[in-house]
Amino acid sequence: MSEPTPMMRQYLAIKSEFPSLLVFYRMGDFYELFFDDAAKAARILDITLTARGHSGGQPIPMAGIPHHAAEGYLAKLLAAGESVALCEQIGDPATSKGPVERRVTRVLTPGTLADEALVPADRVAWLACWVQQGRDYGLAAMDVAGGRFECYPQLSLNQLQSQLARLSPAETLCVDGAVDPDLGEALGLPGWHFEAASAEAVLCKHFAVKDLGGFGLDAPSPGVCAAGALMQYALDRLRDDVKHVGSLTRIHLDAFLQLDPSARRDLELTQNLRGGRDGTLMSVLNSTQNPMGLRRLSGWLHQPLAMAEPVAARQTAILCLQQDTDLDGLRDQLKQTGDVERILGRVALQSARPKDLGRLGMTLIQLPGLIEHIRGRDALRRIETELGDFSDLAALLTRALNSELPHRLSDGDVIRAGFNDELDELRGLSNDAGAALAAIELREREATGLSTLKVGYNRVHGYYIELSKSQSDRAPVEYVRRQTLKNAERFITPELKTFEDKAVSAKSRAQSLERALFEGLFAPLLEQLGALQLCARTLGELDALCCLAERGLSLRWVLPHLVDAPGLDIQGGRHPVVEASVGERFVANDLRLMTERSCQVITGPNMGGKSTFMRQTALIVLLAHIGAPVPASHARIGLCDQILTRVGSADDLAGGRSTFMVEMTETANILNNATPRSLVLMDEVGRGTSTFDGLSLAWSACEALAQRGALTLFATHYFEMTALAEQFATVGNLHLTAVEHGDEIIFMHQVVEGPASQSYGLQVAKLAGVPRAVIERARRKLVSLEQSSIDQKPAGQHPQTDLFAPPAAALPDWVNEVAALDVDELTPRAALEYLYSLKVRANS
Ligand SMILES: Nc1ncnc2c1ncn2[C@@H]1O[C@H](COP(=O)(O)OP(=O)(O)OP(=O)(O)O)[C@@H](O)[C@H]1O
Repeated sequence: MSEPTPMMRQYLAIKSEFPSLLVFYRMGDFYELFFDDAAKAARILDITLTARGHSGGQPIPMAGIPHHAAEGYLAKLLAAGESVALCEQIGDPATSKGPVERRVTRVLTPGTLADEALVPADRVAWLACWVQQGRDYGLAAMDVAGGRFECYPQLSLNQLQSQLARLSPAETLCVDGAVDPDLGEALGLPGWHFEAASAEAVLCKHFAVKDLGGFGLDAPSPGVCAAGALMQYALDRLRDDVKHVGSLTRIHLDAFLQLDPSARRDLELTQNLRGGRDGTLMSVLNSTQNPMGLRRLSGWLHQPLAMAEPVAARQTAILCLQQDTDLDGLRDQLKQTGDVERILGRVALQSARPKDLGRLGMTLIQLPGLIEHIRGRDALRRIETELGDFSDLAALLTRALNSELPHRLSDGDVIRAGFNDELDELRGLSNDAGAALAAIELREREATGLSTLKVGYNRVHGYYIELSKSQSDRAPVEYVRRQTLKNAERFITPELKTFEDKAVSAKSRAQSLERALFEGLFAPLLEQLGALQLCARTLGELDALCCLAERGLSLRWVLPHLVDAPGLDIQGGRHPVVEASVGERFVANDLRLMTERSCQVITGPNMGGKSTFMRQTALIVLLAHIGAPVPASHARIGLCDQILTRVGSADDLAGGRSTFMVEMTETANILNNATPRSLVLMDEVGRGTSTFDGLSLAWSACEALAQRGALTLFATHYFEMTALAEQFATVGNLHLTAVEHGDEIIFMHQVVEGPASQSYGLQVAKLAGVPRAVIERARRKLVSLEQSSIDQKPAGQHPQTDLFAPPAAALPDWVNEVAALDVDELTPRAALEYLYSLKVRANS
C-alpha cells in the first residue's frame, strides 16, 4: 500500500482540523478539494470530479477551481449552506523544501459573512442560535453584515418554530447533540458556551457593560444563554472583530402580529410555494430604490406590528409622503444611495474595499439634498433627525478618494492626488522619474553654469551627474566623484542619492502608503459608527415608506382604519397578485367579519375563487398591520394577534409526515392557539381522508373556531357544513358565484351571502381537458353515488348523516319518495319511467 505523499500528508493534517468544512487547498493558481469535499463541491458547483494520486490503492477524488474565479463558487457553496476553510500558500515555493507551507487564513460560514459578493443584497443572512432549558427555549439572531443582534429571552416551541421560519437563518447553532429536525439543521456547539455565567460574561465584555440590564435582559433566561454562545461563535469566526454589533435588542413578541410557519409559507410573502420569487406579495409590493429599503420592507412583511401606535406612525408618514412631498424626486435621490448598512459592516470588519468608501462618500454627500425633501414635515421629523449630518465625513471622503475607484486596493489609484504630499511625491517619483531628473538637470545646469552637465542612470552606479572632462574640475564641492570615463566624469550628490532611494522603492512605498491612508479613513468612520448605522437604517426605513406610498398611489390602494375592536370590514377587497395578473377582469369583493358573525363558511365551485378570496383577506390584514395601504376601496381592520392558516396541501416526506398528517398537525396548532383576535383561514380541511372522517373533522374544527369567536374563513366542498349556520348565530355562509351557459361554466368570482347550490366539479374537470368519455362515465357514476347515498341513509344507522343532514323541512318531497324506493325491485323500464316523471315535475 502506497504511503501518502508529503503534500497529501500536509493536506490531511489541515483537513483534520476542519473536518466539517470544505477545505480549499491552494495549489498555484487553483484551489483544490480532495476526497468527500471534492465530491460534494463537484455536485453543488457542477464542476468536474477528477483524481490525483492514490490513497490506500484507490485514486484520490479531486476537484479544482481557479483562484481568480473563487468568489462566484464560494457564493454558491455558502448559499447551499456549506462552510469553507481557505488554505493558502504561506511559504515561498522557490525556497521551500518539500511542500510549501500552507495555513488556513479564513473560515467562511454562511452566517458570518459581510463580503459584498457573498451575501445576497436582498435579504439578511441571519446567524441564529437556540437553546432548550426545560420546557422553554431561548433564541438569539445576528445579522453579521448589518450589525444587528436580537434576543428572544423565553419562547415556547411553537414560538421558536415561528421565529426560525421568519428569520430563515443562513446558519443555525445549538447545543451539541440537541439538533432537532423540526427546528432545521444546526451546528452543535459545546454545552458550556451556553452556561448562563459564561454567556453573560462574553456579552458584557463585548458591549463593555457591567450587566445586561441596559438591554432589558437583567434576568437570566435561555435567550441570554443563546446570545452569549452566538457571540462567542461570531468572535471566533471573525477574529474578535464585531464592533459594529453595538447593541442587543430584546424582542417582545407581543409587539408583533404572529404568523405561524404555514401562514408565512402559504401566503407567499417573499417566496412562492415552489421556492421562487414570482407571484409573491413582494413581487407586487416592491418598488424600493436601494437594498436597505428592500431588506427593510421584507422584514416588515415577515414581522407585522400588533400595536396601534407604531402602525399609525407609519400610516401618517406614508400619507405625508403621498400628499406633501415630491415623492418621485425623493425616490430618485434614494436610488443614488449605496448600501451603507453593509458598507459599515465591512468597515468594522476591516474588509471594506475602495468602492465601498466611494459609495459611502457619495451617499453622505446626497444626505442634505435628501433631507431637503422632507424637512419640516411633522410626520417625518424623526426620520429627518436620524438621517443626521455627516458633512465632515463626506468632505473627508471626497478629498481622499478618486471619483473612479478600482475593485481592489492593490490596483492603486485609490487616494486622490493632493490628499497627501508624501504620496503625491512617491507617485510622482515612480510615474515620472524622467521629468524629475530633467528638472534636477536644468536646475543644476543653471546653478553651476556648466553647459555639459547632464543627469543619467546606469544599473551599476545608479543616478549620476555627468560633466565633460573640460568642465569636470569646476564641479561644486558637494559633487562626489563616482566614475571616470574617457571624456567625462560622473558624480553623485546627496540629493541624487535620496532621489534614487525614493525612485527605486517609490512604487512599493506608494502602494503601502496608499493602503495605510485608505485604512486610516476607517478610524474617523468608526468614531461615528453608531450615528452612521442609525442613518443607514433610517435610509432603509425611508425607502420602504416611499415604496409603500408609491405603491398605494399607483395601484389605487387605500390606507385602512385600524381599530381596537376585533373584526374586519373590507369593501372592494382585491388580491394584489391575482389582480396584477388578470388586471381589470379582477372582481373586487366585500367582507364583514364581526364578533357577532365571526365565522364564514365559504362554498362554491372549484376555480370559483375561494382560495383567492381567503388569501386576499389575509394579505389585506397583514398589509394593514405593517402600516401599508391595502388593495381595497375601503377597509376597517381590528388589530389582530395572529394569522393562522391551513391552506393548500404539502407532503412533508423528509419529516416523514403524510399530507393528511401535515394537515392535521396544522389544524391542531390552529385549534390550540386561535383567539377572538386571530384571523384563521381553513381551506378544505378534511379532504385528505375518507368523506365521513373528513367531514366530521371539518365540522367539529369549524364549530370549535366559531365557539371560540376566532375570525374564521372556512372554505369547503362539504355542502353539509353550510348547516352550521343554522346551529350557530356567529356562523354565516358565503359562496362564490358561477353560471352555467349550455354545457359550459362561467365563473363570476363574486362573493355573495348564502350557501352555493352546486359544485360544478365535473364541468371544471371538463374545462381542464379530462377526456370526454371519462367525464361521461363520471356523470353516470355521480348519479348512482347520489342514489346510493340516499338509499343508505335510513335514520339512525349513520350518526354523521343525522348530524349533517339538512333539516327535513328543507328537502323537496321527491327526496323522501326516492328514499323509500326499493331500487333492486324496479325493472329498468319502471326506473326509466320514474325518471321521466321526475323530470316533468322538476320542469313544472
Ligand atoms: N375575484 C376574482 N376576480 C377574477 N378572477 C379571479 C378572482 N378570484 C379568482 N380568480 C381566478 O380564478 C382562479 C381560481 O381561483 P381559486 O384558486 O381561488 O379558486 P378556488 O375556488 O379556491 O378553487 P378550488 O376549489 O379548485 O381550490 C384564480 O387563479 C384566478 O385566476
